Amino acid sequence: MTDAFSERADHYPLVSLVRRYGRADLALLLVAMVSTAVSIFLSLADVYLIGLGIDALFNDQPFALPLLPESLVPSAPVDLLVFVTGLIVVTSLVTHLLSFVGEYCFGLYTQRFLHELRTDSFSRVVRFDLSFFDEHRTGNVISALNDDVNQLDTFFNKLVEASIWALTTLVSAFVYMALLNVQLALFVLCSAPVLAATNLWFSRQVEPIQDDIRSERGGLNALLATALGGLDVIKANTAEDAERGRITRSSRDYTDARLENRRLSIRQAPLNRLVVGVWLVFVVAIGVQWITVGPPLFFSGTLTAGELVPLLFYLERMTPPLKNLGGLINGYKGAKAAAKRVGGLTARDARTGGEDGEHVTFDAPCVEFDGVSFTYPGTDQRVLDGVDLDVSPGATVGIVGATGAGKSTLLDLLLQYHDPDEGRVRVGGHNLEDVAPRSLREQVGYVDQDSFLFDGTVRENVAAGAPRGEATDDEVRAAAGIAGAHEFVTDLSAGYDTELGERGTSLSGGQRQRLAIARAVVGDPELLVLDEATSHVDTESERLVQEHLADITADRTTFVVAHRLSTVRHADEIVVLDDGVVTETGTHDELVDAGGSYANLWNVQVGALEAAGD
Ligand SMILES: Nc1ncnc2c1ncn2[C@@H]1O[C@H](COP(=O)(O)OP(=O)(O)OP(=O)(O)O)[C@@H](O)[C@H]1O
Repeated sequence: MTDAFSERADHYPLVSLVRRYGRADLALLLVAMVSTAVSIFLSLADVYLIGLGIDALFNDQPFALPLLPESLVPSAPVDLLVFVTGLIVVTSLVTHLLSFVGEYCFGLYTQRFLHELRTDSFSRVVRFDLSFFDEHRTGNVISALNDDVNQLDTFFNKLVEASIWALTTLVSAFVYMALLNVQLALFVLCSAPVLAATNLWFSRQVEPIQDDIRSERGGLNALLATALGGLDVIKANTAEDAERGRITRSSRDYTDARLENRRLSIRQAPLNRLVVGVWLVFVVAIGVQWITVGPPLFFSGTLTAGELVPLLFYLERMTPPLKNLGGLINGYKGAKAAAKRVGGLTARDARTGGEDGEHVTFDAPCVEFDGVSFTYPGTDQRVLDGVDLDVSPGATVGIVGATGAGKSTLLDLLLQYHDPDEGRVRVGGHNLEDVAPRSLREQVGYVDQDSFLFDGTVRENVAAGAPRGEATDDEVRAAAGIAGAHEFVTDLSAGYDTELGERGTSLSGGQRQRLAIARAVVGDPELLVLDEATSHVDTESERLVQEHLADITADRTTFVVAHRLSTVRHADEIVVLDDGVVTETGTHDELVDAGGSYANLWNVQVGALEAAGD
């Protein structure tokens, strides 16, 4: 098991995600960025305007603004005051308007981008080969699809805007300072290399920690999902303390990673503040000396109070963005780690379960296993070893064998969940390696061992087995009738509209199994695969299902895996698997007469039934 998806991500995961999911709305993002930047630039104009006004009124300086024709500037002091006030009001109104536009466009862009990302990543993940889930914990995948996508939500909704605010404030403050006094502005710029070096150091330190945080969080979520999914088993085994211990350890690892990140941030923040503080003291000292005594070393020309005061104000305005720089870098690295996981996950090849390959149509197909061997990835035990099977069109074949013999794995290869390591599986004469898995599965009815049900109504659960999940009410009822489910469904509070809740936990094991059978047959499949489909129903219900199944299996090829041999007694052929090897094949009567392991097992089960009857 591994918790990393990020090994497939590229170097610029955020850019890649934007390119993939946010390209169509890039104009919106651009409008958002430009509006925000201009609104921040204008929001800083008031002090500059006041400074110009003071110098024009009291120091006989001209009131000159870039792009403003001189003829528009009034010369009378009162008119100039009204003019400056008017300018401040107008810039303030434009600032608010642009800020509104920016926020709205950011929100719209983010929600569209995330919607695309969520739906596409889910549709990719459901097409993954099942072996992916053997190697990765489901809870960790959920964490990537949920937590990591939410992290990106925060990034686009808050962090991008905050970064533009920080960058624009710094650049705007510098521009206003340069307009006031170029020499002092350049002196302030000399602090940039020191700030860049400290922040670069921080950025390098924080990246691996953010990767750890996301991976630890995924691991913790995986444990929580497993524990909550098996709560009944935990309680029955009084394993609460053991589970709590596992979750406590995982939570501690997550906490440690977060604390390490916090420690680093706390150490980094004062560095920026110190650099800004030192420069502020220098600028005040130089400015005061310049105004009172004359220009100090390296400086020349004049400096007025109307220039120095706004300049100090702008220097002060640089402090909050610089103070927040650490937080922004931290947030960016967090989003990058999240983008690596989501991007790595969605970059995977989703071939199996997809459309690639030949699209074929079957009609009660023959099925051949030709020297098939298989070992699960990451293990060295051969689960199937040279399996040969030849199932005639429309036949029903029973697969029996001890637990762990490889029965379900045989069905998994038939459903193209895995490809054989050696040999071939052919359905209707087509080698499955060349067939599009979707095309095969559309013609298969399948009942799994756990009778998995979706969170939805009875009707939705049954209809899910039909092509594109569409089945009429009559088809749903007919399928429920075949599976022996119609009667209990009509007794439910809302009949076929009853909500089943998560995994159908409101139903008994036998009821769930009957609904799963109804789902398998509703689409009138050509190939029926039943993995322990009647293990949870009582003997009487099993007999009823058997009677109905005898009808529907008549004109389709059927694979039935069963521990209870009575389930497969009437099959056209029974295959006995032992440790991944086919040891016996034949009809029930032939195998009983042969006196092999099937006959022994049959005698034990019949004996047990007779004993139960006595
Ligand atoms: N995803 C997997 N990864 C690794 N090994 C697996 C996996 N699934 C099954 N196995 C192993 O493959 C072997 C065969 O398992 P399989 O489920 O096919 O047996 P089975 O005959 O269906 O058993 P049962 O009757 O208990 O359902 C077992 O040893 C099992 O541990």
